Amino acid sequence: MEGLLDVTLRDTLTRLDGPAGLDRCVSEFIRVTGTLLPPKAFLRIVPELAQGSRTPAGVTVRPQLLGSDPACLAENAARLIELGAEGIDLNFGCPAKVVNRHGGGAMLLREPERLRAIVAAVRRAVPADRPVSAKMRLGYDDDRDAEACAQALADGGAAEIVVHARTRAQGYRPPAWWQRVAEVRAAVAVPVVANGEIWTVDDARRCRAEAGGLDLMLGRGLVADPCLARALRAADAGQLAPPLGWDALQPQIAHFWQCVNARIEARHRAGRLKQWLNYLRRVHPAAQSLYDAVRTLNDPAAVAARVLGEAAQRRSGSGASA
Ligand SMILES: Cc1cc2nc3c(=O)[nH]c(=O)nc-3n(C[C@H](O)[C@H](O)[C@H](O)COP(=O)(O)O)c2cc1C
Repeated sequence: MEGLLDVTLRDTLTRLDGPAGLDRCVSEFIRVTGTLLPPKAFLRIVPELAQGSRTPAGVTVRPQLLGSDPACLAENAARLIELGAEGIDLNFGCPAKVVNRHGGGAMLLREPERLRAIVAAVRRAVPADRPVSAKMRLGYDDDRDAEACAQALADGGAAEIVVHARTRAQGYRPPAWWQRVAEVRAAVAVPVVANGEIWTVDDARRCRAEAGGLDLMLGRGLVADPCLARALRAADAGQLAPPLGWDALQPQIAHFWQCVNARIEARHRAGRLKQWLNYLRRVHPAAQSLYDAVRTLNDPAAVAARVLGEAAQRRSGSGASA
């Protein structure tokens, strides 16, 4: 997720359960506009390419390309494969104005024929044993052509289609229209993964019932509740995963802060932590006080003192558990 779930948070979130928790991550989009990107541009966004395309905990990371020119996307996909990508994901869901103005992301849902051409070109450029997958929304202004878009992606050679169950016009506003995913699923022969508004085990249960399939992609829900995948796995096995309290999350937060310090420019570090805490406080009331404590801080050293202080306090058992 561009600007949110990057290498630092991928590393942190996948550390909880490794491949037993999450099957795969998709990178934030890599925008391609008319040039063949140098290896360092790919490695900056997906450093995992240099480590067998896996996070340190062993979860596969598939790079995602965004663009509108079939030949250029194909050329960049081929380079990603040379760099070690295990597959290629294509973004047809981004709602950002700057992206859509240049004909990329969700804008392409207005042109199913181009969707087909893009996937086909990328499919041809990538060895047969490396999957090409696609992510779409239900449409641009409305969801009339959702099935036609999915069919175009499947005809082009997509091995799997993730459907974010909203149109571009619906942005990120609840609800997500999971039952439309079932209709899209019925229109294609390839696996379809449901995505959108899965924040809890109960959401996942309802999504699966409405979307008519088991496979789910988690977005903001996993950022807010790093334990969500574990809880889903447990529920699938008929068990109840004990919720991970705020104290137990402290090593993850400390690890995230360490990754942020290693990879992110000093002036953006505090913002990255605040951004994650802003999600965590939806699920963990105790995250609110740490969020409040760092909200006005921008100096990484001052933030570090609060984060590490919180972890130490929790370790010594003097903080209230959430
Ligand atoms: C900040 C942000 C950045 C995102 N970046 C991407 C992206 O780079 N590629 C992508 O396919 N989807 C991206 N998305 C969409 C999410 O992957 C997901 O489809 C959407 O948030 C709905 O799922 P959720 O309700 O589980 O979050 C982004 C969403 C957000 C909120």
